[in-house]
Amino acid sequence: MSPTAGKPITCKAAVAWEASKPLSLETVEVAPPKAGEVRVKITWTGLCHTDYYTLSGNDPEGAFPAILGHEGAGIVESVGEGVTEFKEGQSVILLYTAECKQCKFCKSGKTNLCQSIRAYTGRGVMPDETKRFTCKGKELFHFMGTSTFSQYTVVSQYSLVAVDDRAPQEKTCLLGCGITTGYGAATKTAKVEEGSTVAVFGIGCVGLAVLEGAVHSKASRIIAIDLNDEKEAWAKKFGATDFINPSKLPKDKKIVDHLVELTDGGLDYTFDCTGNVKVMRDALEACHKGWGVSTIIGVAAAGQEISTRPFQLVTGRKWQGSAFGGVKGKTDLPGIIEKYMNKQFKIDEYITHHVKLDDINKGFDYMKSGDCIRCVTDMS
Ligand SMILES: NC(=O)C1=CN([C@@H]2O[C@H](COP(=O)(O)OP(=O)(O)OC[C@H]3O[C@@H](n4cnc5c(N)ncnc54)[C@H](OP(=O)(O)O)[C@@H]3O)[C@@H](O)[C@H]2O)C=CC1
Ligand SMILES: N[C@@H](CCC(=O)N[C@@H](CSC=O)C(=O)NCC(=O)O)C(=O)O
Ligand SMILES: [Zn+2]
Ligand SMILES: [Zn+2]
Repeated sequence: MSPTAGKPITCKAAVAWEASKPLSLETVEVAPPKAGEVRVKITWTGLCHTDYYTLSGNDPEGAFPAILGHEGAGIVESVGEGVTEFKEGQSVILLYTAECKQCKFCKSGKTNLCQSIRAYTGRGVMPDETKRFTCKGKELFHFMGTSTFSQYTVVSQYSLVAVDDRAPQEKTCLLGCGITTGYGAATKTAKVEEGSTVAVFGIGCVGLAVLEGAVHSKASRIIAIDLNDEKEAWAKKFGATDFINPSKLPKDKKIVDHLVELTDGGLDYTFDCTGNVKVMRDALEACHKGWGVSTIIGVAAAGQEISTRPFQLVTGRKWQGSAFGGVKGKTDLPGIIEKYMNKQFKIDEYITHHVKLDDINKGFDYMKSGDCIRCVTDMS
């Protein structure tokens, strides 16, 4: 048994004391896991645009002070009463989309949106309504049920999956969000078919992973769209057949019209990976009449709304969304790791930057710069 089991652990964490302020490196106390919970030593965490979104204060669920972070991998340190699925020393990936396998949603076969603990994770508390983090005498909120910006975190047993311990956590942490989300959105949510045409708006980590999914699905034409010309090389490396920078089109040419012309009436599948509601509209309207399907992945700030003429839907285009790529973490992630280990799935290629936990704010700066796909943080 771990010498720390049952005791509080003092460790380092990046604390978000308030919105729009840099994270603060602090010593925090992490309480032992209660019944149904697991305490995890986080080894690596990715920085996702959604962490930045919540830190910026635009997330209606953002509660401060908190420990953010949701793209993490680590090792089980100890388990709470009644936990039989996990044991100390196991290599795990944290799941911001939980999987309990028992709730109505998990059993429906129609969605990955397990609701067993969603109400709690949205409010930044554990399922008994309390918190496990304390700093300077104050309790800190949890985030997305994961809080990976701490050297130790406590999560529900539904919010993690055990994976092959030979897989490098420096890489597999990214399966906790961005890569899985994009890949799953193409392969599981949209179910892109062989020979179909695809357009992806926003070529960050999520957009590149949609490209990877479209390539695996054998799409015939894959059009990448981004305002940053530097993304052309990235998109082509991930299998895009075409790249368009909408800001470089002639003044009288709209991106929707250009795409519809290029593809004989529009695309079979489009994806928004920007979080911009105007782009979401373009993505829908660039779909082929009668059957085109547009999938929203990007997260838009509180107060933002999407709009289009209902005629767009009446005439057969479909608008849908995807969370965590429709992927069920416990059921599906071990298989994705196996593909990665067999070199049939990219992860390493997305990593452009590394930082140590002490430099996590520098990681956020990298994330906001145009040349960062994913920055991974060494939590040691
Ligand atoms: N639904 C889900 O489960 C998940 C959703 N997300 C969300 O997905 C989105 C993408 O995440 P991520 O890949 O990490 O973010 P990134 O910021 O890395 O990627 C977004 C890309 O979109 C580009 N972009 C911005 N505006 C436009 C525009 N008007 N037209 C074309 N391209 C544009 C950006 O360009 P530039 O570099 O110039 O800014 C950037 O390359 C975010 O909103 C994130 O919150 C993330 C994970 C899971
Ligand atoms: N709290 C946010 C929620 C934004 C959102 O849609 N989150 C995505 C994951 S983004 C990961 O990087 C998601 O999975 N949503 C489904 C869910 O159950 O939250 C807001 O309210 O804007
Ligand atoms: Zn994310
Ligand atoms: Zn469930």
